[in-house]
Amino acid sequence: STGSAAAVPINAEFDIAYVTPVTLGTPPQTLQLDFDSGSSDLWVFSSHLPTSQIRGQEIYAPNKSSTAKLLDGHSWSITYGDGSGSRGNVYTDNVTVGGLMVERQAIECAQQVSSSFTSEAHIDGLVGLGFSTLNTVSPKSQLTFFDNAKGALDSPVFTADLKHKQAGTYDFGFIDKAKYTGEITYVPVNNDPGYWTFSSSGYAVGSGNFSASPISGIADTGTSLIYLPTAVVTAYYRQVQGATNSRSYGGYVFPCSATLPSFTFGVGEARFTIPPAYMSYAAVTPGSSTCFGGLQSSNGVGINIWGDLALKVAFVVFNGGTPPTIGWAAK
Ligand SMILES: O=C(CNCCc1c[nH]c2ccccc12)Nc1scc(-c2ccccc2)c1C(=O)NCc1ccccc1
Repeated sequence: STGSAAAVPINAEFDIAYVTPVTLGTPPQTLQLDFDSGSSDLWVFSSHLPTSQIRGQEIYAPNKSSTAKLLDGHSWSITYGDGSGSRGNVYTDNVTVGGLMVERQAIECAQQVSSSFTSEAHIDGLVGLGFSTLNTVSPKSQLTFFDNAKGALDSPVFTADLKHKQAGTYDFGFIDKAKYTGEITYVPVNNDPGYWTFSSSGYAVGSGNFSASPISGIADTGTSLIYLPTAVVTAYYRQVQGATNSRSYGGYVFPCSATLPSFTFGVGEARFTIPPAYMSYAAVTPGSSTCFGGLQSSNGVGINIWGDLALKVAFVVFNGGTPPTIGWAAK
């Protein structure tokens, strides 16, 4: 079997996150969920949430689904590095993504969500696509949608074709040759503790020479920006007039009128270049002439993160075979 579904950016201005329609239960309830290779819980806004925590999101009501079953005595609680989080109870039900159905998928129903999720009206929950070792359900951890689907897939892979300010796709079970050019460069994945961790072969700032130094980081569709070591980030912002590392804004900012260099990263012998226009994320506050950079330091993060900003300049194959690998191709 295979599946294919759209990945739609939730904001016209800049790509904060991408959502994909997912149908849950019988009769089908459709929610817009953020596919997240940087975590491993499938959780949704649900009928168990206080209405004060729902602001425009669609909810999943298990008691309206004839195929929903309570996973008795199980709960979940997740906190992301940015301090956001949610928690609740667990049901199993049918979950369908782009024609691919998984029966008895653990659906983690939120009973509480943090304010940042309440204020994100376009995100009805997340579909974790990290390794199931990161799943937070207790006392028995649950498998991700991809792990549950894997055995039935033509090939144990999913691919991400994210785009700038336009809809891309997530495909399951096949590699669509029409979505990339040239060869796919595959590199090993270290799935301990459960992220899609790979080694980038180096980087270049603008037209500068390529610095061939391995950078270990995670391929994370759930994080908007790129978080890299300070040496890389200072080399980049040294080329940006007026750039500063702002404590108040929590990262590198610069005048929105500044000329930005491109940023190139390597995967094996392959090179991927993020154009200057993508490297400015947003004005720090609406209408401000100070802009927040798409490249930030991983100092406070603890790991390097290749988020949507890096993923959207490539076609990326998440190969869940044995051993797992990750493939990057131009498009
Ligand atoms: O959690 C994920 C992927 N799911 C994100 C779901 C999500 C969390 N708010 C969301 C808001 C909207 C949509 C999805 C999400 N990735 C990782 S690995 C390490 C860190 C981390 C660890 C320590 C410090 C910082 C990061 C994160 C992290 O917190 N990223 C989100 C972020 C990172 C920086 C700034 C903001 C968010």
